[in-house]
Amino acid sequence: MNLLLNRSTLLPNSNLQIAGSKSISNRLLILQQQFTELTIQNLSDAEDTLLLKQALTSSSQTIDVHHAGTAMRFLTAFFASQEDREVVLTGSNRMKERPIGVLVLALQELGASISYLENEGFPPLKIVGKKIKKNKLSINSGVSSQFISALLLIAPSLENGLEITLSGNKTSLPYLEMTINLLTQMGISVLFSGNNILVKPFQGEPEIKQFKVESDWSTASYFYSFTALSPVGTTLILNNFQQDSLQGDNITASLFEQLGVETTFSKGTILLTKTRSAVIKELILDLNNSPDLAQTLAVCCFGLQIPFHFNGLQTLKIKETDRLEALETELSKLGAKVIVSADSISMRSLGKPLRFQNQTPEIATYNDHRMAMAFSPLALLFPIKIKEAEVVKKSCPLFWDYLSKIGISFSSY
Ligand SMILES: O=C(O)C1=C[C@@H](OP(=O)(O)O)[C@@H](O)[C@H](O)C1
Ligand SMILES: C=C(OP(=O)(O)O)C(=O)O
Repeated sequence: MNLLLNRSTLLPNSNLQIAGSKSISNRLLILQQQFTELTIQNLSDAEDTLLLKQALTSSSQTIDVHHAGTAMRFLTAFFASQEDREVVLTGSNRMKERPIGVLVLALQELGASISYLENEGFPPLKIVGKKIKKNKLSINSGVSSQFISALLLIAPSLENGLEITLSGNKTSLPYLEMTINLLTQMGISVLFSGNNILVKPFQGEPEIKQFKVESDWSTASYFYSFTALSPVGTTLILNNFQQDSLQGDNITASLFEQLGVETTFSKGTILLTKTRSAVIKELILDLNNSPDLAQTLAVCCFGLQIPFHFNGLQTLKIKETDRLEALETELSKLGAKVIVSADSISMRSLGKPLRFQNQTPEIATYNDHRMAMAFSPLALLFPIKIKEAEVVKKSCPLFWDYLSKIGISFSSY
């Protein structure tokens, strides 16, 4: 499905309820395997979450998680620790290019039985579940925080708990903190200090039996971008967000202040208001803690004609696509001069968005939901075509419905 987004204006008083956080939901689904009495409200409707849920209830010998990276990583640790279970864990062609060796090595250090079926260090994996007794490992924390979260989520079920030593830089740290926070809320003892994490084994009932998942901040970021690209005075309300969030991507609220959007938190809703034109001359950010916001911010800065330099983005190369390369290619189509390195992206020389009034650029999405969602706010400036727009289902299947609700008109072509 390719979509042509017409040049549109946000409807006044738009109000949306975005679904639950994908990251929190995925963690809770794994925890629910240990705490069967746990009920989850406002679970994410992301395809990735659905795939994880299906995998956890499937008795099939082959589990295919398609593009769902978090599911792949969490299930690797989960199945490795399930006695009497043998599975082949596989995914899409892209998944077979996303490294998992660091996690596999750590699990092997604990005595797990995992082997590679195609390329060393990459899915698909053959996993023969075992009772894990060893409890010490060290792991490189610079490749993906998902590896560490995967280990932490099984740690309370291991008879001797787990002692993890992190080596190297820490990437995507708020996701690790989210995992630890959820474990702690369940009543599990976790000590995180410096480079060491200690999780005690846990049996019995969780301290929380009902969990309501807050809505997804990474998805909210696209609506911040819509607001930032609208005239001063535009407002948009998003429901089920708190100031105090488990999601590191709640930094969206303060980052967008620099782009002219103020956030008012009130009783579980956020009011986004475009209060002024962005005043900054250049946006310079280290996004190591919130890599999923890079595309939103890059495209929004392009729309606002603000040069930017974002670093700390080495993980973007191994996500759904090489996101640095994809941004470079697609922003260049719009006339921007973009420079990428192994861990950064900058735009110094600007294309002129308005020159597209007489032509319609077509954005390729590379099987990456965030490419489709990040470029869509440009429809406030000029018509834009989004190829394979169904990719949004990976994290936000209702994204296009949300856009209709806020006044963006589009048709398929
Ligand atoms: O744990 C999680 O839920 C996630 C961690 C991050 O990945 P990395 O740690 O690989 O950067 C993030 O990009 C991803 O969308 C979700
Ligand atoms: C990177 C992402 O997801 P995953 O790694 O779980 O595929 C994402 O949602 O942006």
